[in-house]
Amino acid sequence: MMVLVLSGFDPSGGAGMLQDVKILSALGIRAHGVISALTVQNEEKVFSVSFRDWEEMKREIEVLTPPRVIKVGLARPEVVKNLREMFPDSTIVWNVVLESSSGFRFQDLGEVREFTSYADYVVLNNEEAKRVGEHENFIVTGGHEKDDRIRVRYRELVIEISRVPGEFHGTGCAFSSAIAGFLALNYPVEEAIRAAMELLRKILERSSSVVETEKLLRDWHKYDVLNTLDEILPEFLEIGPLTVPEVGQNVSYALPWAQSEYEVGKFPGRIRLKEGKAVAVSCASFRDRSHTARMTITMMRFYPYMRCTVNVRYRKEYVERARKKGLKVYHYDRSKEPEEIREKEGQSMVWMIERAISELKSPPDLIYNEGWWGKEAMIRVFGRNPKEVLEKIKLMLKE
Ligand SMILES: Cc1ncc(COP(=O)(O)OP(=O)(O)O)c(N)n1
Ligand SMILES: Cc1nc(C(=O)O)sc1CCOP(=O)(O)O
Repeated sequence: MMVLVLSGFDPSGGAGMLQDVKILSALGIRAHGVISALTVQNEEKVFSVSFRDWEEMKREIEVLTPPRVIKVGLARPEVVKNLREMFPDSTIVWNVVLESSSGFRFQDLGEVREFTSYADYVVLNNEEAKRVGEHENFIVTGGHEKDDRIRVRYRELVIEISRVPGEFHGTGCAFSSAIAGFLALNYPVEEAIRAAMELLRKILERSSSVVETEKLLRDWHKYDVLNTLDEILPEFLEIGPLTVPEVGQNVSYALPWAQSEYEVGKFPGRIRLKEGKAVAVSCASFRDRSHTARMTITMMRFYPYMRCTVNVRYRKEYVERARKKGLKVYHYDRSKEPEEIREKEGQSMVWMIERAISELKSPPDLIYNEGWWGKEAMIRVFGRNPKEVLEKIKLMLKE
């Protein structure tokens, strides 16, 4: 699936081509991109614009696959007419950008008015629509009104959704690319508008002053973490009778940017032994705090790629085999734990990891301790991901 995009280059990534590509990627659509203008701007202000020459752009377009859907952003208005002559049957969505949200004047009103009929859909805000003069192919957004509803209208259709508070650089650009994307997915235009509004809401809920589509894209990792844990669970259950300790076992696998226990996937309720069989109380989830999650985010403070921790019951022979097979083992002496650490809930795990790293000067494969005042002896195994940790555990189990 592809959409041809002709839009300006906004080095801040909030609008223009960089934003168009992110939006279309969020829909799994490849963008063929031809830059139509270069700008000097940042998230707050536009300083200058220089439009590219059509003949140059045409040479780039001619060698590409003819597009079914075209999105036009910041470009000389006659570009829309030129595209119509090149692709009479393509659907053209034109995001008119008269002025930037910071007030920089991009395009001449009269020129825009002359070329709107060459596009199938023209996306612009209320103020722009009034100045250009209404046309039946206009998709008019609610502009920068202060009320708490966003209103989009197209012919007789009016769709209203609650507004995400704030002004976001790149909203119009992102919205029009989303419409183009849904049209490429064969949505009728009314449904494409509705879906684009919902997608923008989801993105703006994750954004601050710029449309941060990258935050929506990175959320794919949440699916990947939970899917990875659920997929590998049967292998941990299979060896569970040899590895699950009294307190239960957990497999914690963190998101790449995790700094909180709630950004670490785990099995709430843990893996437990029931009549000699290992069972998981629940599916993988980000909810709940967790010892293994806390160990993981502590380890990631020093080695961000070490995203997985599993606790295993202590057996002397497990530790000996680990050492013999070349794993890096750290013995945690709980008796050396300072009183103030012992007294603070959840701090032991942190202190233990910090000690291990400061002594080993590299990530440990295992940290273990024998039993201590009501604390079960324990082995913790660390790695990049659950598969790697499972392999280390299997090394310990094997004679
Ligand atoms: C290259 C480029 N294209 C479009 C814009 C307009 O962005 P913005 O000013 O944030 O307006 P909306 O996209 O929110 O309508 C730009 N600044 N640069
Ligand atoms: C209770 C407990 N202590 C551990 C230690 O390593 O000392 S591991 C553990 C059980 C697993 O913990 P969770 O489900 O909270 O991650």
